[in-house]
Amino acid sequence: MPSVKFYLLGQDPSTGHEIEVNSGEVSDYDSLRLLVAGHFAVLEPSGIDFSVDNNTLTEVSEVINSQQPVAITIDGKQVRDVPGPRGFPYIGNYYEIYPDHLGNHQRLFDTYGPVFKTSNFGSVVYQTNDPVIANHVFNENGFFTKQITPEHPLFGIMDQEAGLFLADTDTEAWRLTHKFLPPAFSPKAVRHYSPKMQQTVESAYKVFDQLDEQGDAFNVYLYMLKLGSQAVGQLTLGLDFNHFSSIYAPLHKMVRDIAELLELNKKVSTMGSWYSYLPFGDPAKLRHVRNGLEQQMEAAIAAVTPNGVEDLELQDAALKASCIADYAVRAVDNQGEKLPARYRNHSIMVATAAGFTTTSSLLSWLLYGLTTYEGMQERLLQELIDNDIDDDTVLDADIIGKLPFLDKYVKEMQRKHNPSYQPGRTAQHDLILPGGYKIPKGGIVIPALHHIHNNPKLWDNPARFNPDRWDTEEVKNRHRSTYIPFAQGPRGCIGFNFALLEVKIFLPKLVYRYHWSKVDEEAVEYDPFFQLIRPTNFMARAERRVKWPAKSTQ
Ligand code: HEM
Repeated sequence: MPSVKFYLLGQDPSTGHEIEVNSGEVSDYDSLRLLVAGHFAVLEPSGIDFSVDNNTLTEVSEVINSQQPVAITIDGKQVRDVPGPRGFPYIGNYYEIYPDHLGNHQRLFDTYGPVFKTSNFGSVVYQTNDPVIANHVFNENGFFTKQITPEHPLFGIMDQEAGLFLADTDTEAWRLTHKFLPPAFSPKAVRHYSPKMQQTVESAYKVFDQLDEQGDAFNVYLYMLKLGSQAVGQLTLGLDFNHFSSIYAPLHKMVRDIAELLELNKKVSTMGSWYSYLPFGDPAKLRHVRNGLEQQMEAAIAAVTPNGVEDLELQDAALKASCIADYAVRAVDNQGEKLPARYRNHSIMVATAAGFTTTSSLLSWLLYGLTTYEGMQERLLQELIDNDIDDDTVLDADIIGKLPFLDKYVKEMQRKHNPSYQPGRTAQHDLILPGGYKIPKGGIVIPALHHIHNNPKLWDNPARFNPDRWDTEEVKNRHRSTYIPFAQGPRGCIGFNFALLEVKIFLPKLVYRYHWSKVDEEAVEYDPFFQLIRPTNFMARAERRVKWPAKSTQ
């Protein structure tokens, strides 16, 4: 069998591989690419070309008969290290990135192209705004996996017992939680929570009405944190956090602690992994807050009022449970097994945290959009009027499905202001990304969601907030990873059906009842030291509507 020496152009030919080329298996150029890709861990075989002395070899026979080592190029380029700013000794690129990490990462994409590398106090990560690379990174297919090493942005709050979110993929905890919890978040299961969602937003009217009567503006994020957590507390634990008993009702301790945990983790993780081991300061506080939360969660789950007593098969339990904790206590798989209690408590805590921090940020941005992007509030309201929706309408998934503008508005908001931005995955081998970038084994690659969603190569005039772009063929035929607000693949968001139903119930209710306006000229800023993108200083008024537009006449 003939064998050919291949090497990566840009690397020393002595680092190449002698590969046997079996003519039975290698019938054409593409199968040759596939064979070679396997040996060099090239993620996208279609990008491979072969050359000798700068002459491209276009036939398999030319490659097989080459007397000299054959060079491999990727997408027409030689293989190379990922570029990035040089940085300062010890602190690396910290001051080139923070506090405005979104703006500075954009600058680095503009300077270095679709993949760049940064180092913060010794923690190296690779960022990409390329959807083709993101797609590979999210696939748990042997090249990348979620593995929370010291360099991973979630290292400070890693929790292997949680299985979900804060844990590695290759664990028993992940396999079991991923078998048990997703059925409770299926579209059908989530629909049975829509009456509770509506009750939750209606329970907030009293407070917004009073603020209006007093003529008061308020910090929108603070109230959306109350609203979002009230909804998720009901979903996961059946708990009433009592956030709308009055204007001044405090945040429930669990909510405060979770918010603090995320803030501390962002602070700790931006300083590099060494910092997280310190026995004092923020790292010690982080451990303390986390232990307290575990205890609160155990008590809350023990106190759940079950909706019946019998054990149920997963799908059935998902439809009958009063909340996720009730579900997780009673659901049995087809071998009669349940989710072990140690994984159950931790995973429910994580789902609670993941659920409300994200939705409260998104709700805030959705309200921000009403006051900032011209015509949006009017178009949303008109769509409600035209569909005979008013204060008394009981909203459910069917009614919401008939509101295309609402859908486009939410999509456009998640494109431009998505709360999540840095899901990281870990390379399992030394590998070559499309474009010829070398990633070492253990390298953390972050598909930068904000920068993919705002990449001018993928989106026409991305800075423009334009819900109508979702009707264009260009957007409809986009690459599947061009829009990934919930990440994708086996470690993507399990709560997205719940999140979308919730915001699509809350927003119409809040728009029908109130007119929203921003009260000052101050530019709204995001909080750079939080795990999610949330507006910190958006002050608004919600004024009770006294008249509504007439139905459109078409
Ligand atoms: C606007 C709302 C939301 C956004 C933008 C969002 C986004 C995301 C993203 C990007 C991930 C991947 C994280 C990573 O790879 O590091 C994720 C995972 C996850 N999300 Fe969401 N999420 C939202 C709402 C929710 C809700 C409402 C819940 C549950 C109540 C939830 C539960 C989870 C869980 C448990 C995971 C981890 C899945 C796993 O590890 O396999 N999310 N979410």
